[in-house]
Amino acid sequence: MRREMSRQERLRLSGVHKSYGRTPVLRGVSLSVPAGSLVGVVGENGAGKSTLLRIAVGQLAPDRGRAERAGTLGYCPQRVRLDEALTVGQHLRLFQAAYRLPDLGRANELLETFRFADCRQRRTRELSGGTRQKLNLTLALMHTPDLLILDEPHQGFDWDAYERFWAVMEKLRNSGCAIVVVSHLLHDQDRFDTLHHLRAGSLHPERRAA
Ligand SMILES: Nc1ncnc2c1ncn2[C@@H]1O[C@H](COP(=O)(O)OP(=O)(O)OP(=O)(O)O)[C@@H](O)[C@H]1O
Repeated sequence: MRREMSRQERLRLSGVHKSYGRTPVLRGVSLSVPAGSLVGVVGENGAGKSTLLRIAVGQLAPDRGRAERAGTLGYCPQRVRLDEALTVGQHLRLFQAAYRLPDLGRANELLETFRFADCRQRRTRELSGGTRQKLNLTLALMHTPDLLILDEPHQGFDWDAYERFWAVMEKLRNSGCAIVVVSHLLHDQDRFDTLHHLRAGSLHPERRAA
């Protein structure tokens, strides 16, 4: 019998399978992410990390198994999907409407934190790779979601932006947000409460919180 999600859980993956054509990528992945936790997923190129996250956010359907979520969702995909013709400010207003936010208070705070408030009037096609990624991240965070799913969220960041990113993550986790981060960086691994390695289509716990 299927167990209901507990009140603490924000994400639960149960026995998730996914193949592309005849090639199996995920072979029974299960993961539970409670509120107030910071979970890392690592794995080699092509291991299926992005596939797993796309199933977790509901963008892709699993062949078998379930993905359940609770609360509001923020998702930062691996490839930045911005409208090249719009400015940073226009993106913020578009997402403000989509999220039905009364104001841009939190978004403005994030622009200051990631030090790109001076780019507000610039069109996205003129932005550097790191700044585009800061906008991508801001769009995922500006509604203060209950569950945050991030696919290599700090690609292109300089060291200062990288440190600021982790400070924001810690603050969010401490305020009850459930966070899943896919990362390639070895030195990220101590930042997580729990770390999972995606290998041969399933998740292997590497470390548990003390
Ligand atoms: N839409 C698709 N159609 C067919 N095959 C796909 C599709 N998307 C991904 N794949 C394949 O599935 C496998 C897993 O891809 P995925 O992008 O999930 O891996 P990843 O672990 O995120 O890789 P990376 O670390 O390089 O970002 C790869 O072999 C990839 O080529």
